Amino acid sequence: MAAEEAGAVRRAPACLCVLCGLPAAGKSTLARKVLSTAAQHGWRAGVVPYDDLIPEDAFQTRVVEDGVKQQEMHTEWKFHRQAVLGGIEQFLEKPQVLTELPSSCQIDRAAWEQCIRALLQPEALDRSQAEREPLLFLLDDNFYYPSMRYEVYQLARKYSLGFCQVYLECSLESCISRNQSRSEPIPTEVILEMVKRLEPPNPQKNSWEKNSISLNTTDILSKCDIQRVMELISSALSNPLSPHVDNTEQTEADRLKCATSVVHQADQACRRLISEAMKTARENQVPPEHMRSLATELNESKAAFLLSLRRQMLQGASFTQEEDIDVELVVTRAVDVFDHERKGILLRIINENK
Ligand SMILES: Nc1ncnc2c1ncn2[C@@H]1O[C@H](COP(=O)(O)OP(=O)(O)OP(=O)(O)O)[C@@H](O)[C@H]1O
Repeated sequence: MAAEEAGAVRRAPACLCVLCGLPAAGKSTLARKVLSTAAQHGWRAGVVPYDDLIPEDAFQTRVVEDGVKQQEMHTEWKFHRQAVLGGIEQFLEKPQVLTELPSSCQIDRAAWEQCIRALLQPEALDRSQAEREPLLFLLDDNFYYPSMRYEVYQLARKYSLGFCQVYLECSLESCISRNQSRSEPIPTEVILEMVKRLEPPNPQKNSWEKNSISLNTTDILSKCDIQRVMELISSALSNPLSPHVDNTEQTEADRLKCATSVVHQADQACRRLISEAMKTARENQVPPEHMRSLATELNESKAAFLLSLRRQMLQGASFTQEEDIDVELVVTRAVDVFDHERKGILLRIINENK
């Protein structure tokens, strides 16, 4: 009571639980099972379904000649992810104005209201009792990069919430075949592309990912699987994060920030090189169908190069601050490798058309 008088109103314990895995790995299926078990515990629980909340075109990845469209979509997607977290933040701050998302935000309102309605427990007879029950958000998305998950972790830390992650490990063949039996399957290439990018939770490398478990979802989920998830969430609810940042975590965050910056700058440089290559090919009268395959090859080569650069940056770096390394020099050296490959592809296509 004294604490409440001092303004520090005690909140009910809350937890952000990230469900991460390939498309059709079974995240929504698991979320539904966890929801019904959470309801039996009397918890307020809701699924945050990114696929329903974010407009479909933000998910599309198309290979186009200069790659610019792809970049725009990637940025837009990031913006939407942040808007979803902004909605959760708003709910934590002021649950009573939950439906008033910022007017600039394109999050699907109906899907958002549905997700939040579950958390309000309108059917509860005793409102004040219901508000003291634990609050659980199940975040249902692919979360293939640690940086995507880290955004959620930061939100949990800011509000001293529990944080945990469930990685749904499912064989690629099962994901593809389950996806194909859905009424609206996504293109198989999207799944194959995601396999290349996926970096599952790695508590050895990222200490902030320590509250993570893997579930094998190639097989049917068992009661024991659900129990493991419930234990993970219970433990996260009882051990909320502290807003304080320790040194190890700061180092990891710096490394992630630096890797993101290097990869971003390398991406820009590669785009310029690809545009130049396309111009040279046009000047050499390469026919349109070969121009298209040139664009595809160059974009694929760029994607593989950036992926490997990102991995190298995250693994090898021994620096602690972005300023400790010469980002420009790292980018220039790295892009030389791509440039070499680009020239090879360009020359081959020009020679084939002579
Ligand atoms: N453990 C499982 N064993 C067998 N089939 C499963 C399992 N989990 C899910 N499925 C089936 O696979 C299909 C995809 O499941 P679900 O929608 O839960 O995947 P998802 O990971 O949420 O996909 P997305 O990321 O594309 O939304 C559904 O038809 C579902 O019934």
